[in-house]
Amino acid sequence: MIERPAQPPSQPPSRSSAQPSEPSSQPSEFVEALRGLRVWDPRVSALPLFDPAAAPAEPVALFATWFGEVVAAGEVEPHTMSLATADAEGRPDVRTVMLHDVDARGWHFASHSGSRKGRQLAALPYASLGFYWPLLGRQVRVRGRVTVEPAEVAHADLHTRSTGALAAALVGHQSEVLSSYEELERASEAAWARAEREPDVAVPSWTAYVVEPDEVEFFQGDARRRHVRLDYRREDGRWATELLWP
Ligand SMILES: Cc1cc2nc3c(=O)[nH]c(=O)nc-3n(C[C@H](O)[C@H](O)[C@H](O)COP(=O)(O)O)c2cc1C
Repeated sequence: MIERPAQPPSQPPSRSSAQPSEPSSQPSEFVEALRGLRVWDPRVSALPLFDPAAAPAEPVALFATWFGEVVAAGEVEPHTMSLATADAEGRPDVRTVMLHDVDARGWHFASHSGSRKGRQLAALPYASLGFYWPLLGRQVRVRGRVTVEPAEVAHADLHTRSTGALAAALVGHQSEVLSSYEELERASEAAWARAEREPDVAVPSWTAYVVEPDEVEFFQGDARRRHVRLDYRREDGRWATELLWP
């Protein structure tokens, strides 16, 4: 059962009415606007019951079930995820990437090996992934070692995608400093033409990665804040689970 709020949910702040301001003792308009926003607005979100005792013995099966359910609920871009890596000093970094597959090995994504994340992963091959699906109040967190797939896998994966995806990959230079937007336009123009002319062209820097999980946590939001957190940990090759306080 989902509780209805006593007050109707407020509207999100407009651009003009909510701007970050200088520190002061009064909450700024921006802070007021933030406080007026809701998480899991019952008009748009439904919070299913999640019984961790009935969860499967391993996390990929549960991820597949949850993913199917959020897709069915109409979640926007449920296949995008935050990918956190760390630099050589151990400082965290994060960005959004697309999920390409999930299987017994783990969570698959692709990017350029020379990008910031690619360089970070080459030096420290560990990552964390975060999915957030507000329509069902769900979050999934994955941590593990990152392995690089053979080049043929990245090539095949890229060439099942759109011409636009191939053109974007052909542009390359990801995370390098761009001198002007016009330079990108010129490179993109040439990349689109090449992608259309040579649909099988190789993009050597395009790399397929797999996050092989040793921990996967499922969070199911609850209207009374009794959120369920089920944590799977790989121990001696088997998955053990425990509940976590929310
Ligand atoms: C919705 C969305 C999906 C994205 N998917 C990818 C992706 O699959 N691979 C990728 O390299 N970058 C993707 N990006 C761009 C990354 O967020 C990031 O800007 C880029 O990879 C450079 O990151 P880095 O400098 O940390 O290496 C995506 C961005 C958004 C907003």
